[in-house]
Amino acid sequence: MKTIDDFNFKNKRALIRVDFNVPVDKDGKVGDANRIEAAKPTIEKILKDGGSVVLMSHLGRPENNESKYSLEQIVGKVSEVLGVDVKFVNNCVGEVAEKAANNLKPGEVLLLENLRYHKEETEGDSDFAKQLSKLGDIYVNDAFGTAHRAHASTTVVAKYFEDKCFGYLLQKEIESLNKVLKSAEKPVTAILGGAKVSSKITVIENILGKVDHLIIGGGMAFTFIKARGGNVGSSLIEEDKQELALEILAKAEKMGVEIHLPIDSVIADSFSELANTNITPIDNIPDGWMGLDAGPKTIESFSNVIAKSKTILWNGPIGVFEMDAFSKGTIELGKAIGQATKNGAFSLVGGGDSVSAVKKFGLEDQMSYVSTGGGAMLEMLEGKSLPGIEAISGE
Ligand SMILES: Nc1ncnc2c1ncn2[C@@H]1O[C@H](COP(=O)(O)OP(=O)(O)OP(=O)(O)O)[C@@H](O)[C@H]1O
Ligand SMILES: O=C(O)[C@H](O)COP(=O)(O)O
Repeated sequence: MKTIDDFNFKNKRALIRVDFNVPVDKDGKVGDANRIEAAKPTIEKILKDGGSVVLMSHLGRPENNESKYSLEQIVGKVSEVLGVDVKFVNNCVGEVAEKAANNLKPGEVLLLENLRYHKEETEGDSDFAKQLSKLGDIYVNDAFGTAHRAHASTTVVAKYFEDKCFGYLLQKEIESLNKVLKSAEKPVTAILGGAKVSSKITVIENILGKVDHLIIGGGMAFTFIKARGGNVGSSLIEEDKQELALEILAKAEKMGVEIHLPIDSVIADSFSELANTNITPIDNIPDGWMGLDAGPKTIESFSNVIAKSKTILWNGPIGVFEMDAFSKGTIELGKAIGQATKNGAFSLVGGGDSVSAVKKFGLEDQMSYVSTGGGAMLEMLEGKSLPGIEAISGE
């Protein structure tokens, strides 16, 4: 299979699928540029060859083309990271996008508007993918974070290109995660938190065969607690996943996997830094209150499991770490992983917000490997082949 080094991009236009799904605050400021920095080597190689670059990405999960998901907000940050004045076009397909792409000179970079402003992207629509394919001569997929999605820009578009390859980031992630898969030392502990309950709960089921301990925290935990009959107030939960949660608990027990759920929670009476807070048992959250961080007993119990693990996989913050009042659980968990790593464990953390949290709290250097993928990393660790990888490698 051809790698990016087999291509010379001189006078060629590369259409690169990147994952610039980065945290952006309400003022449009990029909270963490890790995913942009991670794509830089690929973009630099193409520009150095004398080519031009069209970048396409999604941001968030827009439903009605909300402006808070516009990629225009990140043009300044992308320009700063690349050291190039990046151009922007307010659509990713059609005449305006084609014109902007055709006008690119060698050394120039164009960022397209959010792919998910067109529902055809997530539907994997062939006509839409064909329209995207008109924007470049060579297709490069460097979006590891989105490689588990069979979308138009990550998968379908590849069939319209003779010349296609992975970027450096995607290649590095595949190699590193394959190494972990082959040589994971036991006990293996996976920590799953965050907020994407419906898209990651099935991952939990599939990862059971690979781990000895599974810590379920953050917003992910409440569906399990409620399914077991607990009161979770207005915490994040997925009503229709409660049965699956019970099945997962039963399956784990059968397989001898120890599941660790939170014991207590820092609760708040609104989703706000200024909310009134309290600490309650995880299954006794009053109506109108929500669990937004791990409580002290939970932190202690999770830290004890981490201390005895030899391989630690982490995706999903265990509290709303963006607000100081609810960041303690994620900080302490990160510190416990850092300590275990110092003591010889291998630690792997991945995900847009997870990596942003680790960086925010200065814990990045304490992890053995930091992946740009959250869901993608988990699916790869499950042993699944990812559609974005298959579309290029044919495997
Ligand atoms: N108890 C909770 N209630 C609500 N939200 C929570 C809770 N705990 C954590 N979160 C939120 O989860 C979000 C991150 O979840 P997510 O699953 O997107 O992780 P990620 O690392 O970005 O992975 P991916 O890259 O797959 O998106 C954070 O914004 C955090 O505030
Ligand atoms: O952050 C991620 O996990 C990727 O960018 C994919 O986003 P998605 O879960 O909205 O498809």
